[in-house]
Amino acid sequence: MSLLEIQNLRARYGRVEVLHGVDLNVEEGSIVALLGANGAGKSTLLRAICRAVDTSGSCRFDGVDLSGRSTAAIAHLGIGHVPEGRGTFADFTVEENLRLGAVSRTRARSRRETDADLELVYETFPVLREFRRRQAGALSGGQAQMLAVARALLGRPRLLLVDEPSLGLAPLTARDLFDRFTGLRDEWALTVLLAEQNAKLSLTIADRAVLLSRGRVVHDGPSGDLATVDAVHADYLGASEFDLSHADARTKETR
Ligand SMILES: Nc1ncnc2c1ncn2[C@@H]1O[C@H](COP(=O)(O)OP(=O)(O)OP(=O)(O)O)[C@@H](O)[C@H]1O
Repeated sequence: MSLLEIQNLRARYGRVEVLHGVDLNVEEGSIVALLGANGAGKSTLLRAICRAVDTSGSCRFDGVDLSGRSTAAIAHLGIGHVPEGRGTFADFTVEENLRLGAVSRTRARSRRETDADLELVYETFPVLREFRRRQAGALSGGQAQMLAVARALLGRPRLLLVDEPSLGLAPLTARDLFDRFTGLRDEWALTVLLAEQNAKLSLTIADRAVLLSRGRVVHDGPSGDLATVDAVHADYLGASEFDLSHADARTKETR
């Protein structure tokens, strides 16, 4: 049984359906990259899993049906969501933001356990310890993204949904952040579903890649497959986001 099992998932904003029957399984302990161009439906899929958008279809987490559950209840089941734009509180300090993350933890923990998790987070992201009394709004883009991920970790999720973590980050900062995900997966016993436009970066850490286009899954397989897959995927992703030099060459030959 997969940790997350999605079947025929549909999502809409008002009358407009933007996910048209998505099927997706996420195995426990894996990092899955959810790729696609602007507007493909990546953020909506993460919101649909959390029931933060009008949704139909089947979504099971560790065998538990998520339909009819509130977003807060889903967080308590062990699904952490790091939304695009980060969702931290700019006027609160770094440590206040982190402690707020513990509110959604999967089971009640003592203050001592929260303090131990906080210590673990500070070991993973030393810069957050350094700036723990600084307002979150004063952090740099990379530091703010680390805070958003760290805050979700305080909820002790089993599944972490991360939306576009590279957005607005300098290439080296994004690389540094992505390099941490593998360690996080192992140290925090996490499963990660990572929605990203930056396919190249995502594929360096993902076990599997799922490609969305206009609300539909158009590819699902080991991440290594996408390095050699048909040139059409470069079109789905946008050439600048996905440097498929071989595929590009093939496309040019056939034009
Ligand atoms: N709050 C909203 N109200 C109405 N339509 C929305 C809303 N959010 C997203 N959409 C539409 O839903 C579709 C999917 O958007 P979504 O944000 O899920 O795509 P995405 O793949 O995450 O794109 P991006 O990488 O640009 O964030 C788009 O057509 C978008 O315009």
